[in-house]
Amino acid sequence: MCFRNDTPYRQTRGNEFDSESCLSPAFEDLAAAADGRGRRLPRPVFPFRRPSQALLILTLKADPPHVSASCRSSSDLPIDLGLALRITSAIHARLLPHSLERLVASWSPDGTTLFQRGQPFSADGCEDQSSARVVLPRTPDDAVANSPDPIISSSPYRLVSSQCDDEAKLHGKEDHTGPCARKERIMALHQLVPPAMVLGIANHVYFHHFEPKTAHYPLLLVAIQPFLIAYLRSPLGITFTNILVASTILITTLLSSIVIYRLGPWHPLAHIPGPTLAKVSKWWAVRMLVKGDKYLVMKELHDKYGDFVRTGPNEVSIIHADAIRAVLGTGGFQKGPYYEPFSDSHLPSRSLLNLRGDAHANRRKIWNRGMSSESLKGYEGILADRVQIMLDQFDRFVQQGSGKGMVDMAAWCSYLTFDFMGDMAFGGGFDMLRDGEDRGGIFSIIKIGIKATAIIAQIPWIAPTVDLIPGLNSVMNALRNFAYSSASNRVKSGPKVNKDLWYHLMDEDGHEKVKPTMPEVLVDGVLAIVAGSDTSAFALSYFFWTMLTNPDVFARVKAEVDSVYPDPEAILRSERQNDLKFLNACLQETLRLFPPVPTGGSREIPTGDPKLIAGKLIPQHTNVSLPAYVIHRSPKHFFPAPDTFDPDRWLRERKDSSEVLNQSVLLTFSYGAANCAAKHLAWRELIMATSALVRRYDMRFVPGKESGEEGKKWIETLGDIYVTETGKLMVEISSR
Ligand code: HEM
Repeated sequence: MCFRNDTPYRQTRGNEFDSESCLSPAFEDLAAAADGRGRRLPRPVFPFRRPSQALLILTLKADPPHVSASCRSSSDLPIDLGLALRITSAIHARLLPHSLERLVASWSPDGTTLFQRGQPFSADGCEDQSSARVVLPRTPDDAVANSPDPIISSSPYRLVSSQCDDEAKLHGKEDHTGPCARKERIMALHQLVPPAMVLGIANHVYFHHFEPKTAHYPLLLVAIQPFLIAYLRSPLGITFTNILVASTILITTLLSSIVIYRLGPWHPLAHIPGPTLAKVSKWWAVRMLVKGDKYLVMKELHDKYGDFVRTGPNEVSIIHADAIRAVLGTGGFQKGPYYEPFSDSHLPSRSLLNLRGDAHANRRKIWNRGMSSESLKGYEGILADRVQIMLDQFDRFVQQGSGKGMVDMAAWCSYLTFDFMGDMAFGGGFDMLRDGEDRGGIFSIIKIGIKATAIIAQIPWIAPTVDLIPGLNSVMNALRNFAYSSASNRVKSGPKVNKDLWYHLMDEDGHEKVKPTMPEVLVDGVLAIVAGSDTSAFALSYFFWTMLTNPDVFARVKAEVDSVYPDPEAILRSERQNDLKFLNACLQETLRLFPPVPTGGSREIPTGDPKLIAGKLIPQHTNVSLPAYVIHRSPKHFFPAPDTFDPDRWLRERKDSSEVLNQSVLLTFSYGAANCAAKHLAWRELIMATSALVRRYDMRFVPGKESGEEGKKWIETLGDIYVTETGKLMVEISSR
C-alpha cells in the first residue's frame, strides 16, 4: 500500500497502521457521523449545521493520533483524513490552522509531515483511487471545492464551484474575475442570508426586552455579528463583501422587524392615532428639533387627531385637561429618559431638573427656601442694579442717535437675564449689559448646548455614546469650566450683603443637617443660568413684540404704568407692582400664547399595569408629554379666539356663558412638585424690566423699506428647542 506525492511519502504496509485492530472506536463513530450513515454524534461543540462539520471538532478533541490509528487501508485513510482536513479548512482554517498541521503530522508514523499543505495528493496504486484523491487546501474555497463530503459538495456553492473548476480546466487557466467566478462568489454570499436574517430578528427581540440604556453595546453587538456570520458561514470567510452583505441583511432585517412591530396592531399603543413616521421612529422628532418647528407640528397633529396623539414609538402627547393632574400632580409620574442628556455625566451630581423622587424633594426644599418671599425681597436689589445698567445703556443709545436709538430687543433682554442669573447663581460673572455683547461667547455656547441636548433628548440612549466622541462634548466642557471658575470666585468672595441664590443653595445660613456638596451647588448654579435666563429673556421679547404688534394695548399699558409710577425714578421699587393689573394680564396672555417652554419634556409611565389617563389606558414605559403651546391654544380651554392676543380675557367679568378661561391648564411654569422653582422670581423680573422700559421709552419696530413689516414677522423666527430660540427683534427707542 502506498501514497505518492511530490513530497516525501512513506510506505505504510508492515507498520502499525496496517493492523485491523488499530481502528479506534472514537474515530469509527466520527466517520459514521460524518457521512450521515451511522449513529449521530452528541451535540457538537459549536452549533454547526452538519454532522460532518462536527467531525473535526470532535476528532481534534479526540486527539489526532486516533485518526492515524484508525487507518487500515489506503482508501480509508485518504477519504477519512481528507474529509477531516477539508472540513477543517472550510470551516476552521482561520481558527485552527495549527491543528490542521498537527493532524497531518501526527498521522505520519515518524511524526514527519506526509503531505504539504496545498499540494495534491494522489493514491496511485491504492485500492480506490477515485476516493483517495486528497488536496490539502490552500484556502477555504479550495477546501469546499474539493470536498468529498456529500453535504458540502452538493451545496449550490459546490455545484457552481465545480462548474467553474471544469470551465477553468477547459480553458487551461483559472479565472478569478469572469462570470463563473462571480457566480461562485454570489453563491457563497447566499450562505450569509439566513443567519443574518435570524440574527436581525433576534437582536430586535433582545433590544426590546432588555431595553439598552446606552448605544455602546447595541452598536458593538450589531457591528460584531456580520464578522461572526461571515466567519462561520461563508466559505470565503471574512471579506469586505461578506461583511457588507451580512451587515446589510442583518440591519435591514432588524429595522424591518422593528417597523413591523411598531406599526402592527399588537403594539400596546396601537389604539392611539398618530403619523406613521412618528410611530416608527423618534428620528422623526429629531427633524422637528433641528427645524425648530416642534410646537407648530404638535399643534397641527392635535388639530388633526384630537386629545391623544402618538408622537413616537413609545410616546404619547396629550392635551386633555384631566391629564395635567394625572401626569404632573400628586401621584403622577417621574421624569422620563428625555431628561437624561440634560445631566452633565462628568459631574458626580445631577441638577434639580434631573432628580427624581426623594432626592428631588430634598433638593427642592433648599430651592424653595431660596425662592421664599423673604429671599425674593433680597434679590430685588441685584435685579434693580441690572435693570438700571440696561436703562443707562439705552439712554446712551438714544443720546448718541440724537433722540432715537436702535436696539436688538431680543439680544438686550438676554443680556439682562444672563447677567442677573450670573449674579444670582455665582455672585457675578457676566457683564453682557455693560459690554453690549456676549464677549465670552457663553451665551452662544449655552444656546448651542441646549439645542444639541434637546435633539439628543429625543433619542436619549445615544447620549452616553455621543459623549465619548471627542469634540462633540466641548459645549458641555465650556459650560462646566465657566461654572467652575465662577464658583471658585464666589467661594473666594464669600457671602454677599444681598443674599444670592448661591447663598441658599450652599446653605450658608446652616439650615441643613447635611450641607449640600459643591458639585450639587455647581450643577444647580448652571441650571439656574440655563433655565432662568433664556426663558425670562424670551418672555420679555415676546412681550415687547406683542406690544408693538398691538399698539392700542401698548398705549393702555403705558397709561397704567404712568399712573402707578408717576415718578419715573421710583420704577425700580417693587411695592406697587401688584397694582399693574393690565400689565400683568398682558404678560399672562403673552405667556399663554408663547410659553417659553413650548412643548417641554415627558414623564414616563412606570413598570407595571397600564395607567388610566384622561380615560385612556397608557401602557408601562410610555413617555407622556403635555405640550403647553397646544394646550394653551385649545378652544376647549380658552374661548373665544384662543389664538388671538386678548389680555382682557384675564380681566373680564364673564357675562357670556360660552366664554372659557381654564386657568388650571396653564403650563407656562409647568405644574406639580417639579414645576418652575423660580416662578415668582421670574414674574418679578418680568414686571420690573417691562415696567421700567415702558415707563422710560417709546418704542416701535425699526422703520425701513418694509415699514417695520420685518419686525412683525419676528414671531416666525421662533424655534422650539425645549426652550425657545429667536432671531433679532430690532426696535427703535426714544425717550418719553
Ligand atoms: C418666564 C420665565 C420662566 C419660565 C416660563 C419657566 C418655565 C419653567 C418650566 C416650564 C419648567 C418645567 C420644565 C420641565 O419640567 O421640563 C421650569 C423648571 C425650572 N425652572 Fe423655570 N421658568 C422661568 C424662569 C426661571 C428662572 C428665572 C429660574 C431660576 C432661577 C428658573 C429655574 C427653574 C428650575 C430650577 C426648574 C426645575 C424645577 C424642578 O425640576 O423641580 N426658571 N421652568
